[in-house]
Amino acid sequence: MLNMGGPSTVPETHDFLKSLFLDRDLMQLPFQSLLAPWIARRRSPMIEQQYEAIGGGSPILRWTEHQGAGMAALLDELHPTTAPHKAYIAFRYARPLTDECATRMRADGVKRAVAFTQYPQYSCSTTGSSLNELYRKGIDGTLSGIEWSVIDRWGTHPGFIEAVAQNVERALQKFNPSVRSDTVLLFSAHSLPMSVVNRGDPYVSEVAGTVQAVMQRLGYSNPWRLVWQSQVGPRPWMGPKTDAALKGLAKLGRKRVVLVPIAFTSDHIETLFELDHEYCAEARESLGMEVQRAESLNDSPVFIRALADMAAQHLKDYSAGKISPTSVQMGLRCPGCENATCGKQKAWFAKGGE
Ligand SMILES: C=CC1=C(C)c2cc3[nH]c(cc4nc(cc5[nH]c(cc1n2)c(C)c5CCC(=O)O)C(CCC(=O)O)=C4C)c(C)c3C=C
Ligand SMILES: [Fe+2]
Ligand SMILES: [Fe+2]
Repeated sequence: MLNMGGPSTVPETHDFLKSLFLDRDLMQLPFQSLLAPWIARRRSPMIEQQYEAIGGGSPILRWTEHQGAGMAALLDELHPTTAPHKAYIAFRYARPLTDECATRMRADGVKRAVAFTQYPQYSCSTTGSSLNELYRKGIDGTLSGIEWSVIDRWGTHPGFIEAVAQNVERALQKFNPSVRSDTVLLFSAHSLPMSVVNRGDPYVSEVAGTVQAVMQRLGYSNPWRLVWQSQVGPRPWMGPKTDAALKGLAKLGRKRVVLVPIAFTSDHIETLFELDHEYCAEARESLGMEVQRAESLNDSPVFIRALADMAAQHLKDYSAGKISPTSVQMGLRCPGCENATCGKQKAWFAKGGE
């Protein structure tokens, strides 16, 4: 299970930020090996406060362990020919990192594995970065001797869409029935620098695909928009910004909103701090809005079942020789991609990791 991870405790925040700013698949900085530790040191106090405010750390490890254990148990029933199944976690910037994951897989003598991204929509900055790291560990011998295949994106999987739609419906239930259908659904995703969008990164259009699928499942019951949050630094990012959209809607007299996190499968500072502590609080207190946030997927049994269904279908099709180790779409690099590792990584996984 590939994801970025987060600091489980506040003191781990600095190392998390340092790994993130050092990741050249995520961002390219001048003199990165010097600048990244400097930015991490400067940024740590503010981000530490945010993790403090959400209960002393990121819950992503706890939720991913829960989701993984649930998925593996279901998978033994759904696809017994490849049982027993076990979920391993490889985070990109926090423990357990890929090295630790490799140690556990080696100790268990794993010979066959599925690199299952936990980002629903593909971005070179997220899933791409995790796959590049796995590729590096594959070729340097840390993770050798394993036959790999990849589940690289699943932003319109019906089970995932159903799980999100149910959480939206639960949030809508909190509004008075007389105003419910006028309530605006504001789908909010982590933004992407325009330089990444413009090199052809598929994330923005895949997030839009998820939103369309959720709206279709809801029968287009409410007006909606897709907005973008968590921009960092001075360069242009994909918009409109979530907080600006809330202010704009308030000005237009649309004061009832459900905020729906759509690009991450568990809670993190961006839902618990940015959406709840900052935007919802300001919208309620300063803008006079009635705002609810749809729950993150966290322990949703519908979502855990969806993960198991995706993995079972993948293993079934792979065993039957119907699919290759990687999807057709994963084979295409961004038209503007200048990262040579992306090309090598795709070729390596396309041959099952050899
Ligand atoms: C799936 C969504 C995400 C995309 C796409 C993404 C791209 C991206 N992010 C940065 C810079 C930062 N992101 C940071 C934190 C962070 N990012 C995501 C998700 C995506 N990022 C999440 C869920 C989190 C928070 C983790 C948590 O536990 O809460 C940070 C660190 C926080 C901060 O300093 O503000 C940075 C920096 C870039 C540059 C980028 C695309 C190129
Ligand atoms: Fe990010
Ligand atoms: Fe790329």
